[in-house]
This record gives sequence, structure tokens and C-alpha cells, in this order.
Amino acid sequence: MLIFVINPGSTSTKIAAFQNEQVLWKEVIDHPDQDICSFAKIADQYRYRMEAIITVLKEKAYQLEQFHAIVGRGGLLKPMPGGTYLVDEYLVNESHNAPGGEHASNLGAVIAYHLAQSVNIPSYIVDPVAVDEMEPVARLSGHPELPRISLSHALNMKAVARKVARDLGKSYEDMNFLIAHLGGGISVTPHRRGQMIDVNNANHEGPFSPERCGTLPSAQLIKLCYAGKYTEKEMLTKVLKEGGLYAYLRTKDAREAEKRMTEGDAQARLVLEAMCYQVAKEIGAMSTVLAGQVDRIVLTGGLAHSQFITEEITRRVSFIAPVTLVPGEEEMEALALGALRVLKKEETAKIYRV
Ligand SMILES: Nc1ncnc2c1ncn2[C@@H]1O[C@H](COP(=O)(O)OP(=O)(O)OP(=O)(O)O)[C@@H](O)[C@H]1O
Ligand SMILES: CCCC(=O)O
Repeated sequence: MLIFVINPGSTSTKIAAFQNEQVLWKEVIDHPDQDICSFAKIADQYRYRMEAIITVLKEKAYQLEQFHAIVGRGGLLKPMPGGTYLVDEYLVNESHNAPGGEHASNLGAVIAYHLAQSVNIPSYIVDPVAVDEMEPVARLSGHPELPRISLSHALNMKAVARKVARDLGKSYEDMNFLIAHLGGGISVTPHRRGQMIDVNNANHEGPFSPERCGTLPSAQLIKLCYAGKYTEKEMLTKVLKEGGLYAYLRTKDAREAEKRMTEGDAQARLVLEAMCYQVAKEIGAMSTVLAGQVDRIVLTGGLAHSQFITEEITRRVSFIAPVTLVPGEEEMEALALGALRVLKKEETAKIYRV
């Protein structure tokens, strides 16, 4: 089976061709700031990104007709269980209208669907950002007007969970994991026998990350919002794009922060230690969701490449369960494998309706 994979990110679109489980090629199409900033909404980038993808396909001498399916990263749809979903017009319209908010991944389904329609093959999304498998007790925030929302790096976390389980000779559905995706944003999730039963919303809650604030003191936040200093858009940028590491150190790059730390910058050390402290604290909190029945803690995402960061977290949480490192992310493989499970009839594609 030949599968075409499309993963739109905030500054790039990653594409790849897979022959069954094997990657044939991967390409990162970078989108310069001045291009991206010229669009008012993510949905407006559709034609721009589509044309860039078609250009690369032509350069690689691939025809859409050669593929058996196209799979895109799924975005901020309404809450939905994990799995592989067939993309249809309903799902495309929802992705276009972005009910859960603006995110580049909203374009994954739209682009995959239109490319696939043009050559009459199916298109899918897999474990989108909006995967919601939270238990009822996890949904209460403390105020009924502000229910907790599940937004996370579900795609990579579920792929990593399957891989770690496989390496242990088990299936994902047999295991209890605590998985922390440590990227530009951070998700910490208890996975109970294949279900992500809670998660810090990676945009709104939990540890601060290279670019996001995570949980903030709520009354202080309200006062700042009403202080007349910032517009709503500025506040959202502060919390989602210019928070965390960036707010303290003016860099989102943990490698740069670590370099400064090793050169003696005490503030860089404090901020990195605080980020690890918050991640460890969240892992500790989530271990109670599994009542301490944890087979493995898994650290994944870009920050899991760092020895300093993984050791700082591990020394605080290894009393809970052994810690496994899976640095980086495997989103392209996860998308291809999700589509493949359906094409091989190991799984039935779900239909998204809410
Ligand atoms: N070898 C490394 N050592 C330390 N930090 C690293 C290393 N490689 C990447 N990072 C850091 O990881 C962070 C980005 O992680 P990642 O690439 O997983 O994020 P992303 O894909 O941009 O965002 P997200 O994972 O939230 O979708 C950055 O702060 C980057 O500096
Ligand atoms: C909101 C979680 C997903 C991401 O940060 O890309």
C-alpha cells in the first residue's frame, strides 16, 4: 500500500510517502514568517500550502493516482475518541470552521480530502489534537462555565505508547502508562489500557513549556486581562506563543537555554529547573489518576533529547515507575500506520459526527 502523509505545523508542512510501514521519503516545506503572517486565518492558508505540496510531489515525480490513501493530521475538532477517522465533507466543514480554535493541524483534513477526492481515493485523519477520552470526573474544573477541555499531542503519545508496549511484548490495551510529550507545548497524560483518561490541556493548563504558560494563578490573570494594558489577542499570544521559557529567557529553544546555563547563567538554570519541576509535579498528579498502577513513565518530544531535562524529571518521578525515553516525535509514522491499519482491515475507520 502506498500512503501519502500530510502534517501541517505552524511554520512548516511536513509530507511523506510510505510503502506500508516503510518511509520512502520525507520532506519539510518551510513557510517563511512573511508568508504565514499575510493570512488572517489558518483556513486562508489552504491554497498556499496545497500548491507547495503539489510542487514537491511534482519534483519527486510522484502522481496522486499512485497512492492508495492520503492521511492528514487532524485538528481542533469537537471532542472525539482516538482512532482513525474517514475524512468526509462533514469533517472537512468542521475542520474549516475550527470549532476548537485556530491550529495549523486544522488544514490536515481539508488538504488531504481535496487531494484524495481529485483521484478518487480515501483520506483519513488519525488521533487528532481534539482526542478526548477523559473520564467524567476529570472534566470538572471548579466552575461549570469552564469545563476542562482535552487538547493534546495525542497522535505522538498514542504512537509512542504502542511502540513502548510492543517493545515490552505487550499491547497498548494491556498497559498503564504516564506519557509526557515535551515539545513546544507539553502534554502529560495517564493512559489506562489504551484510553487517555485525563490530560492537562496542552494549551491551557499544566507545566509551562518552551512557548506556553500552562496553568496560571487565575485571579492574577483576570486582573491582568482587565488592567487595560493588553487586548484579548495580545493576552492569548502571551499565554500560547510567548509564555513559558520564552517569557523568562526570550528564547523558545531549550538548547539555547541549556547552553546559557552551562555558561553560568543562573536565570537560565532556574527556569529550566522550574520547567522540569512542573513536569515532574504533573506526572506525580497524574499518577494518582492511575491510583499508582503505572507500568512505565514515558518522556517523548523534542525536549526528551536533553540529558539535563530528562534527568531532572526522572530523579523526581522514578519512584513511581521506570522511565523510558523516546526522544523526538513520530507523527508521520503514526499517521501512516493509522491509515494502514484501516487499509489492512485491522481497524474500521470511524466516522466523525457530533
Ligand atoms: N537535542 C535537544 N536538546 C534539548 N532540547 C531540544 C533538543 N532538540 C529539540 N529540543 C527542544 O525541543 C523543543 C521543541 O520540541 P518539538 O520539536 O517536539 O516541538 P514542536 O514540534 O515545535 O512542538 P510540539 O511538540 O508542541 O508540536 C524546543 O525547545 C527545542 O529547542
Ligand atoms: C494543543 C496540543 C497540540 C500542539 O501543541 O501542537
